[in-house]
Amino acid sequence: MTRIAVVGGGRIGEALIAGLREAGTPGSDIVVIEAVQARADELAKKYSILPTTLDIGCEGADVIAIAVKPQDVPAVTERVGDAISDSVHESIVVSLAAGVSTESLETRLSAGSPVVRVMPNTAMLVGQGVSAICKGRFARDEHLEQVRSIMESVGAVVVVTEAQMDAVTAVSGSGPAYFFLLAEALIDAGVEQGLPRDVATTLATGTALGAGAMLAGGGEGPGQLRYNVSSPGGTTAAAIRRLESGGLRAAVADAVEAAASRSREMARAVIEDDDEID
Ligand SMILES: NC(=O)C1=CN([C@@H]2O[C@H](COP(=O)(O)OP(=O)(O)OC[C@H]3O[C@@H](n4cnc5c(N)ncnc54)[C@H](O)[C@@H]3O)[C@@H](O)[C@H]2O)C=CC1
Ligand SMILES: O=C(O)[C@@H]1CCC=N1
Repeated sequence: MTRIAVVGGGRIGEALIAGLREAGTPGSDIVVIEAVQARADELAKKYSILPTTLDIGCEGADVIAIAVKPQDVPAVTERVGDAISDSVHESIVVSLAAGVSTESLETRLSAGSPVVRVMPNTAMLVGQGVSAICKGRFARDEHLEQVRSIMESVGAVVVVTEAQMDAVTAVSGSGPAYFFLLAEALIDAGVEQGLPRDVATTLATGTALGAGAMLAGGGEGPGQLRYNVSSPGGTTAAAIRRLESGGLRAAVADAVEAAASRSREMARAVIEDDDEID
């Protein structure tokens, strides 16, 4: 039994809670600490979990998962640090925030506190998330493994170095939004071609699901899978040529670069705030 306290019941906090509940974690093992009372009540009812205060929620928690906005993480971490500083029970402090380093968390906790950084994505909600995890200076392998096992219950997990976290955030943290944008565009294009919107939505959604399953099947890579759809002189080749001449690859590379760069910028903003406090 692992007791998990989720601090911040927004979109990612809810995705984690929903995924854990779906995977069979008992509601009695999860507490939520959420600043907006109505939201806390909503989550409590929906997932049969207990809403509580930070001090009470952190008491005896094996894992404290911080899922507030990056700019709120420093203040929340300090409060978590105060709440667990005298505890004999060891808690792993996990941050799910973009652009907040393990070092910045560690400086706000008692010396030697184990910290693990996670970059999840919202597909945790349906148990299909993908998370990258890395440990801080004081976390041991067993801490990383404990967090890995929690995150594996809501999707796939890879272990990365902290230096890779900005790229991870840009690829899989933000990634679902890129696919949703493509789905929107495909649906709109289908409607433009005369399909009713509900039919275009069913087709685009089913296509995304099928393509995802084929990719995840692992037999053939994305290039080969695409060649398999592209009959010589056929419709797919005509469409792909337009996507390539429209700059799809370059746009994706630019987008991922912009997201990674924004993640680094957010990390610098936290460091500058730290310098101001010092
Ligand atoms: N939304 C996403 O797809 C992803 C988000 N993340 C990270 O997850 C974190 C949360 O993002 P979202 O869920 O999208 O934001 P959100 O704004 O939906 O949720 C944040 C929640 O924290 C609550 N909150 C704020 N201060 C609090 C406090 N002191 N105590 C308790 N609750 C407090 C807010 O009321 C809100 O419900 C961010 O750091 C983000 O970088 C990471 C990967 C993906
Ligand atoms: O947009 C963001 O900043 C968060 C982090 C990754 C996905 N959403």
